[in-house]
Amino acid sequence: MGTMVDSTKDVNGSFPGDNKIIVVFVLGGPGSGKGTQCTRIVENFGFTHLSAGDLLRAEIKSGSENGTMISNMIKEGKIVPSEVTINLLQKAMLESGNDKFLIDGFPRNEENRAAFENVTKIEPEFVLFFDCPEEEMEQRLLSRNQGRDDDNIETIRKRFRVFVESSLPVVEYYDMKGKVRKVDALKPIDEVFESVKAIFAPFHTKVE
Ligand SMILES: Nc1ncnc2c1ncn2[C@@H]1O[C@H](COP(=O)(O)OP(=O)(O)O)[C@@H](O)[C@H]1O
Ligand SMILES: Nc1ccn([C@@H]2O[C@H](COP(=O)(O)OP(=O)(O)O)[C@@H](O)[C@H]2O)c(=O)n1
Ligand SMILES: [Mg+2]
Repeated sequence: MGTMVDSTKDVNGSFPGDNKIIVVFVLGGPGSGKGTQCTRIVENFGFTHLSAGDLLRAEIKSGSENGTMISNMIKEGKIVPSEVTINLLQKAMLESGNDKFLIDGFPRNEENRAAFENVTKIEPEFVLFFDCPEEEMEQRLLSRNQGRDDDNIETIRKRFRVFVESSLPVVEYYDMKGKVRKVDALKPIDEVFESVKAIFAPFHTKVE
């Protein structure tokens, strides 16, 4: 396991209260368009995009001692233990030097959510939720062509099941707190981004 970040400090290395870290959780089913929209948000609103899935895949490639375990879990559509994913997220947050983050594909279950809150003491500003029918997500994943081990029909079905059983309850938890901003993700990419832009308008800091 990698070294833990000093827990007396914020993830950005400063002591709590120094400056505020803004975190937006980006959630939605597999293939709902989280990564695609995050790229657009980064270009327009100055956030750093951290995809939990991308960080886990990079960890496998790096030859880490956890690589085989992570790889097996991704192939089965299962959720990797929070400790591993949170360590990767914290490291990436520190290294970015930024204070505004889109955390994409996390938290994916109750364990992810509670552990992140306990370890970082960060509450998300809001949760951006991409709402998309399963049939559409399935079509998108089958034509994604990124050479991913988990974009095959068998694993896709398992991921949909995990999404409904473990991830949607997290969205409901934040909905109860009035923190969910739901977007219709069935529309074309540009139209989805119009809805996203309206939600991020208060964060517009980049001068064109
Ligand atoms: N609104 C959309 N309409 C049609 N295809 C989309 C849309 N958004 C994303 N895609 C495509 O669907 C696939 C999955 O998108 P991605 O952003 O990787 O989703 P996620 O990160 O939620 O799994 C990609 O091939 C992407 O180009
Ligand atoms: N918080 C997370 C995020 C992803 N993952 C793993 O990584 C896989 C791919 O996640 P991803 O976010 O890249 O997938 P998409 O929703 O983008 O298709 C998941 O199916 C899980 O196996 C995880 O274990 N924990
Ligand atoms: Mg993604």
